Amino acid sequence: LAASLLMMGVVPADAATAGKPAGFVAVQKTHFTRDGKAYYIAGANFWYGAYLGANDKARLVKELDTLKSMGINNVRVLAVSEKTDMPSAVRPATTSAPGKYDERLLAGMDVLLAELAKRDMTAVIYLNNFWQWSGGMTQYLNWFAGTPALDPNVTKDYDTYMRETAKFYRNDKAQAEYRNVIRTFVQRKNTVNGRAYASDPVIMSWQLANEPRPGNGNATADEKAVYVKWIADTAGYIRSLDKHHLVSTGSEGLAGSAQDADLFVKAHQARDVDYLTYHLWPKNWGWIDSKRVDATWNDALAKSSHYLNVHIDYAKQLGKPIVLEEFGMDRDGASFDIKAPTTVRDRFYKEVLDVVVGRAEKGDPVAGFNFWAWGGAGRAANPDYWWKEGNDLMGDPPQEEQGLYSVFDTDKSTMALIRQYADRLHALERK
Ligand SMILES: O=C1NC[C@H](CO)[C@@H](O)[C@@H]1O
Repeated sequence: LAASLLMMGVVPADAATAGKPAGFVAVQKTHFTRDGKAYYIAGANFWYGAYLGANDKARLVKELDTLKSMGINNVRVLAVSEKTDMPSAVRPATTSAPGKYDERLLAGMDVLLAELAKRDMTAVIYLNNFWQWSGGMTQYLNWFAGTPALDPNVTKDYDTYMRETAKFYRNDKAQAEYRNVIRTFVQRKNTVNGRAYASDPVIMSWQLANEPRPGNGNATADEKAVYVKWIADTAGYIRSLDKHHLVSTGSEGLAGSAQDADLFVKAHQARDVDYLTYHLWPKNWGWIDSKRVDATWNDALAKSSHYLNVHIDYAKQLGKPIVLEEFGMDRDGASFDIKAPTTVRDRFYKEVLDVVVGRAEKGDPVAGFNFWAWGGAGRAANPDYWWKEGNDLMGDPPQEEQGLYSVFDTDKSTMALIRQYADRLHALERK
């Protein structure tokens, strides 16, 4: 009966949503609700949204209008960047040194949130980054442990990078500064519309970090235990400052949990983690060869389908919703050129969204998706497709070629596809 009620968008209220201020996204057992109605995420990754808020409001307005026209109701954005020597990080950074935050860039988030409010859109805001493209945890360790911030784009040694970066979780001084940043955001007052962030329903979820991992693929039991404790403690800290907004981890799922299902489940059992997240990257994970699609497609799709379904089953097991908050595929022939076709990408998006939206329609604990990533009007500036300070920002952060995964405003077939699936999810919400 509950599932059929839900299908009609009728969500019986219960303690979980009682006392939620108007407009806030709540978790009702295995689904999101908003003002008593079922709520689904048809979202975009838009990591640079606050940067546009600070530096290019005209483009921000245009991008949000285009996304809205595609049925997008949620954006996943980076909160802060840390100044670093690592070459493949975004510049300028919000944080120039511990405790030194650029108010002009912080105000970019104010502009973004105010514009989202006008369009009835919500935001997932991640407060740190396991990867180097915004400085992130590695830069915190450079500040507080004095260890070198080694850009894996330069060293090509991701295993060492991941093992060293995970030391962030056990560095007390780094954690203290990270909590300063959390407090700076959670207790901020929007300078554009005067709203206190903690009372702003546009914020759907505070997210601990982008893709936090326990270490590398050989993470030890001790590293895993430190990771699980960091998630629980940090989620609890955010909840102590802000009892109404949702909290999420930013996890990729098994790929970001050393392929350890128990670790992924344990990390998301934490009382103050409200929903599960996972990401799907067949090219990054070596499942598909973009230059040999015919030979590798079937295996990549089988692995992707399994990955999609097994994580929805973990959500069922935990009794919490799950969001596929990143997935992507490059352009045909692994081209970065905006003129290259996107037939493989479109085929992949369709396969992924058929699973995700299909299971949402069956009443499974699927709360929605965010594709990676909206490039919109951004354009690559250099013949080698690498980003340089002052160039357009787009869906691909500086550590990747500008055009790798970005969906541009000229990619009409992909935009139409996203719209179709967004409409199917919104149909599940009772108007
Ligand atoms: O969070 C992320 N996940 C995958 C993206 C594409 O490789 C990457 O740019 C980003 O660091």
